[in-house]
Amino acid sequence: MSETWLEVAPDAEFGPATLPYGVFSTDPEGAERRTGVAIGAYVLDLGAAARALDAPYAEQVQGPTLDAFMAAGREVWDRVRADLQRWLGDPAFEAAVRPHLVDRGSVRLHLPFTVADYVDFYASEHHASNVGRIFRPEQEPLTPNWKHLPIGYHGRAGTVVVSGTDVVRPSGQRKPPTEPAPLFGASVRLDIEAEVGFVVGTPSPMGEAVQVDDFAEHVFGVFLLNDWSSRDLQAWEYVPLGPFLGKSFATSVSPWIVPVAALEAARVEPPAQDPEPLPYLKGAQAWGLDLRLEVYLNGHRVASPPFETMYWTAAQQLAHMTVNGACLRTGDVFASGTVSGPERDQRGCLLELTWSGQEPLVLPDGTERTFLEDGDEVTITATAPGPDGARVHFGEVTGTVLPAR
Ligand SMILES: O=C(O)/C=C/C(=O)CC(=O)CC(=O)O
Ligand SMILES: [Ca+2]
Ligand SMILES: [Mg+2]
Repeated sequence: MSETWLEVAPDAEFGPATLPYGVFSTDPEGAERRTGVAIGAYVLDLGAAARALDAPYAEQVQGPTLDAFMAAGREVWDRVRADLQRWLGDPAFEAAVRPHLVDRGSVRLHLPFTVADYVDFYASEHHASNVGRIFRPEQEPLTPNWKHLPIGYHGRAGTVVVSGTDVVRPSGQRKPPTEPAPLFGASVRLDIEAEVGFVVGTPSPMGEAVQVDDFAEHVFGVFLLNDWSSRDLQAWEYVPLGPFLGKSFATSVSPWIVPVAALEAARVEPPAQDPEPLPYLKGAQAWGLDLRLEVYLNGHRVASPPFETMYWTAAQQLAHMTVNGACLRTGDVFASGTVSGPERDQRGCLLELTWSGQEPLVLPDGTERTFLEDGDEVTITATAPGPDGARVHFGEVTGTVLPAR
C-alpha cells in the first residue's frame, strides 16, 4: 500500500509501507497498555479499531502485549496487515478509523511482548574476524567451526529492556594484562553492539527441527537491538563457555516490531557461502535483508553497518537453533550478532571502531571516545527498501549509560 487518506509525507517515518506493531499507553502510570500500529505522526489503537470494525481477531490484538497476536500465527498476521492496508488506504474507512488514532508524540511505548528465550548469534564475518584479531591475536581470526554453523549463545531474557531505558554501568571482575590477579569494580570498557532482532510468533514442538524455508511461518517480526557489552568483564570470563555477565546486564530493543511481510522488497541473496553449508542450513528462499543501520553516539553518527553483508541469515539461524529438537516458544528472541561491514565506518561496536581502544574516535564536538562514558547516549536506527521506492522504517533503539552503583 502506498496510499493513505492520512496526511503522511511520502518520506515520513512509518509511512504506510511499514505498519509496525507496538504496545503503548497514554495514562500517567503506563498501566493501560494497548497494542498499536505506527502510521506517520499517529498510533492506531489496533484493538479499538478492530472492535469498531467487527474484525474476527479483535480479541487477539487488544493487548496488553502482542503475545496473543504473535501466537495466532501467519494467517492472522496476514489478515491484520491486509485489513490495516484497507482501513488506512480506502477513504471509506476514515470515519470508523480516525477516532482510534492517537498522537504518536504523546504515547509511552513499552516492551511489546513477553520475552521467552533470548539467543544471540555471531553472524557477521567482518565482526567475527575483527573480534578474533583483537581477542585472540595468536590464532586464526575465525574459529574452524565459524563457516559451518551459525555460532550463538543463550543470553538473559529477563534483562531485555525497551528503548529509552537507562543502562547502569555493570560491575564485575576484570583482569587487566598488567595485573597479577583480577580486580573488582565498574567496567571500564563498556560497549554497544548494533544488531537486528527477530521474534518468534508461532511455536514449534520439542523434537522437531524447523526448516530454513519455514522462517516466515514462525517469525513474527524484526526490530533493532543493542547488545550492551562490557569488554573487560567479557575478556576475563568468556573462556571456555562464552559470553556471560559481560553481556547479561542489559539488552535494549526498539519498541516497534516490523512485520516480516513488510520486508519483501528488502530481501536479497546473502553473501556466497563457502564451504557449502550442510543440507539443514539450506533453503530455496533468500533471507538476506538489505537493512541500513546507523549508530549514533550523543547525536553523532559513528557507523553505518550494512545488514546485507551478514554471512548467516536469520532463516539459517532459526533452523540451527531447532536442529537438535529444541522447541520454539512465542516470544523467543534471537539476534543477528553485531552487524559490521568491511569498511571502518561500517563497524557495529566500539571495540572494532576504536580497535580495542587504541584508535579513539574523535566526535564532531571535539570529544574523544574509546569506550562509553557515563551519560553517553547511544541510538541505533535502520531503514530498508519497501515497495514502489518507499522506505520501511525501524524507528530507533536508544539508551543512556548511568554510573555504576
Ligand atoms: O569472539 C568472541 O569471543 C566473542 C564475541 C562476542 O562479542 C559475542 C557476541 O555478542 C556476538 C556478536 O554480537 O556478534
Ligand atoms: Ca552480541
Ligand atoms: Mg546484551
